[in-house]
Amino acid sequence: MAGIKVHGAAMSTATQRVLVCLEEKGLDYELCPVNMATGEHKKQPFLSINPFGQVPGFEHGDLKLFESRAITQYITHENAQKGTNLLCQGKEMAILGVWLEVEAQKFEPVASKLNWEIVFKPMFGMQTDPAAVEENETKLAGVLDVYETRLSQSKYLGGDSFTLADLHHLPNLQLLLNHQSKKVIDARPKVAAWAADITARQTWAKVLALHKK
Ligand SMILES: N[C@@H](CCC(=O)N[C@@H](CS)C(=O)NCC(=O)O)C(=O)O
Repeated sequence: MAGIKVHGAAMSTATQRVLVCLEEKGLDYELCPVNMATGEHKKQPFLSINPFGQVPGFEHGDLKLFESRAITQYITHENAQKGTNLLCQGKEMAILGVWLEVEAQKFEPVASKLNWEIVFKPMFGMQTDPAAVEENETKLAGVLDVYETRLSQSKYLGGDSFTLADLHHLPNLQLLLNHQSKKVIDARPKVAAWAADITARQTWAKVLALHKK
C-alpha cells in the first residue's frame, strides 16, 4: 500500500490514532503537517479532504478519507496479512465490534472532555473547569468499571490479543495517564495493567516521539 498521506498534527489524538495503526501494520506513510494555529484545517485545500475541517485527513491515491476510526478500518482491512493482526473473524469479530463502539460511544466522549479540561484548555490559555472535571471523572469511573469486568475475562478488550479496539484507546488513554485522572485508572487493577501494557507498545512510542520532535 504505497503513497499514503496523513494530513494532521502529531499532537492531535485523532491523528495519532491513524499513525499508530500504520505503525502496527508496518506501512510507509507521509505525515503532512496541518498548521492548526493558523487555521489551515478550516481552509482549502484541507476542506476538500475533510469538509468538517478537522484533522486527520487521509489520502491513498485518489481515495480521500476522514474520521480516524474509519481510516484505521480501511488500513486494517486492506492490509490484513501485514504487521499486527488487528481484526478477527466471525463471532470474535462481532465482539471486537462491540468494543470498537464502546470506545467511540462511551470512552471517547468522557476521556476527551477530561483531556480538553486538564491538558488542552491550559495549553490555549483557558481555565480548567473543576466541576466538569469532577463530573467526567465520575462518568469515567462508571465506564471503567465495565472495562474492569471485561478485562478480568480476557487480556484485551476484543479478546486474547491486541486489536483495533485497544489501539483506538491509545491517544486519549495516554493523556489520562499523564494527569490527575490517572487515579481513576489506577483504582482498577485490570484496567491499570491493560493501560500499562498497550501504552508500552513500541509502535506507540514511535508515534509519541513524532510529537516531541
Ligand atoms: N471524530 C473525528 C474527530 C477529529 C477531531 O476532533 N480532530 C481534532 C484534533 S484531535 C480537531 O481537528 N480539532 C480542531 C477543530 O475541531 O476545529 C476523528 O476521529 O477523526
